[in-house]
Amino acid sequence: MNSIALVGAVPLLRTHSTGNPCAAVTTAENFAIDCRNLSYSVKTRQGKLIPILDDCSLSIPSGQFWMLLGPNGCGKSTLLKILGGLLNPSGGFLRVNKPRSFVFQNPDHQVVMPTVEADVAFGLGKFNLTDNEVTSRVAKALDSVGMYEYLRKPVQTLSGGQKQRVAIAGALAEACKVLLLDELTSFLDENDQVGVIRAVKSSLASSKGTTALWVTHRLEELEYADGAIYMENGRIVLQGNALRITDFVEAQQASYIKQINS
Ligand SMILES: Nc1ncnc2c1ncn2[C@@H]1O[C@H](COP(=O)(O)OP(=O)(O)OP(=O)(O)O)[C@@H](O)[C@H]1O
Repeated sequence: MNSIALVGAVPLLRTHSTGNPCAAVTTAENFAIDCRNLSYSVKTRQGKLIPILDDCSLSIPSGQFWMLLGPNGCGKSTLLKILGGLLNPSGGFLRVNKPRSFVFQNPDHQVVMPTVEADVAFGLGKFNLTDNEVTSRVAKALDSVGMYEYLRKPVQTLSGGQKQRVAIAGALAEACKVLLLDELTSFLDENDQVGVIRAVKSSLASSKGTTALWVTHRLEELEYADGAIYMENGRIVLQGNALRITDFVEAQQASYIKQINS
């Protein structure tokens, strides 16, 4: 049975590098995402436990844009799904601000209504809002991702990056506190890639403390991040300063290329 155990009070923790020279010390309550010693295993038909995540601890301050990187199969999507509540951890402590929203790699799985406006409004049905409130939330969310002028456009006329931005607007319209984004730019060209990253950044800037965690394979995207996490083999190897992680991954790639060439 899956269980989430509390592993004790989290002491005062120093913030990770944020690019903000004023950032000093952050209490555990200021973290939008805070987990300690998370593990996740799956059971084979023969009853054998296969560990996927092991002893993962991470803390992401509220209002920041963080990236999660690592080689194929290291556990990034599994960790993101646990943070999004789509999977239960096998053990460890987990706290994620709510509501939280998950945006998937393929926007065609998420952007399903005929027009942009209808799609962003789709998730608001559960909130018992007036028509005016829905209109205002949709407009604000689309504006924050730079898509307001597309309000009345049919979704099938949008590019991949524009659909991603509509999917993000849908999450923002629901006033999510944590946005979990899984490899959104994998199939996008460079223009759309930067457009989607900028849309996330500007939506965080215009929100009240929304936090985003962005899974990517693209090292060059780290320049937009307030902080980053690097995983290998189901474990978190490094977290904090995005520049430090860029250096670490570049050094690893250089050593790999050297090995191949030797
Ligand atoms: N339900 C499952 N049963 C068996 N193995 C699983 C299951 N879910 C994940 N895995 C394995 O766990 C590992 C981590 O998978 P995950 O999709 O989280 O990695 P990832 O870092 O997101 O990979 P990628 O970069 O390729 O998307 C992989 O080896 C995967 O095959």
